[in-house]
Amino acid sequence: MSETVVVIGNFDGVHPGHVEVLAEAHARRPDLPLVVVTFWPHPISVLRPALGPMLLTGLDQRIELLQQAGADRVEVIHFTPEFATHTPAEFVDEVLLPLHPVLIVVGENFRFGHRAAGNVQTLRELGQGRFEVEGLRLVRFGDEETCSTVIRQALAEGDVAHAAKHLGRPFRFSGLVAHGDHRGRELGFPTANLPVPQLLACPADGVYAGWLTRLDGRGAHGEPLPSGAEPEPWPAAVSVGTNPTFDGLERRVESYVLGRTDLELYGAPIAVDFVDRIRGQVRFEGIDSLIVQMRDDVRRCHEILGS
Ligand SMILES: Cc1cc2nc3c(=O)[nH]c(=O)nc-3n(C[C@H](O)[C@H](O)[C@H](O)COP(=O)(O)O)c2cc1C
Ligand SMILES: Nc1ncnc2c1ncn2[C@@H]1O[C@H](COP(=O)(O)OP(=O)(O)O)[C@@H](O)[C@H]1O
Repeated sequence: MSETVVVIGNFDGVHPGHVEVLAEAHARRPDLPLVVVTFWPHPISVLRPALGPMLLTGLDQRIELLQQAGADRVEVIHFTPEFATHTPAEFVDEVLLPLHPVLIVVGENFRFGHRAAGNVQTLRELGQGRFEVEGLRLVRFGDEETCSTVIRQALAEGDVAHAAKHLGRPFRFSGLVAHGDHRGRELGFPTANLPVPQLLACPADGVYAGWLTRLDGRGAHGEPLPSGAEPEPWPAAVSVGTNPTFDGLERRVESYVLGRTDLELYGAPIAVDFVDRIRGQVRFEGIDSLIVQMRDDVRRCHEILGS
């Protein structure tokens, strides 16, 4: 088997710090295939389920983003309580050496092995005579180090603009459009509804400006796009919450594409990119006041999105 350059991490969100690790590995050894070692499910959600983080990306999205960032191969380690008992030396012998790494690049805060006993120095020692190790300084945005936790916190506060700064792109929430209560159309604002899976991060309840993109290569009415055509993002007003005005129970991401009532999106895979927060959810006394507020939300979305 041929030699490789390897990077290791959870890479949740594939933020600029993660991208930097892949870029450095490729820059150091452009001649070698770049292999990403990543873990699924998230180790904390396996070891301490109560503390398990809300993930910024599902596994498919993580792999796709890693490939876009230059990965030639993504090795997904199925993380179990048994796997967690590997000592640092066992991890090196059983997981890393079979990949034939000549260089391993990680962030300087990298920890590995049973009870996170190993760090960059441990890896370097275990690699002596076998592979080189480089620990990179963490990427910063302003006075804050970029890490998945900071981005999760920003989303939990509804501060999607701050999350986007650390992510280097708007936070993206995707899924298949589901049926709702079929009320949107009557209100004059049909919304494409996405369910919120339990383990995926989602911005706090509220109303946001964003962009909706169809991911199935089809247009407004489900017609195939001409081959090679890029899907067009549509400007949208996005409501995250349970529809308190109607005593709803289920939390959803609902997007109204501005100025359109003709879209046919049921069952389609879509992505919602969150740009900025407009306000929190309100329990209105009646439908008329909700509609007045939604008209104003739409006006603000046009302003924010420049659409
Ligand atoms: C821009 C926008 C703002 C919204 N704001 C609120 C709100 O403040 N309170 C609320 O109860 N529902 C709000 N909603 C959600 C509507 O109640 C929901 O879209 C409507 O009931 C239609 O639901 P349906 O898609 O299940 O038919 C908002 C929806 C949009 C698109
Ligand atoms: N501007 C639009 N934005 C979002 N969805 C739209 C739009 N125009 C039409 N639709 C379609 O209408 C459906 C939403 O209608 P709505 O009455 O809100 O029903 P539901 O409660 O099932 O979401 C969407 O799933 C989509 O297929």
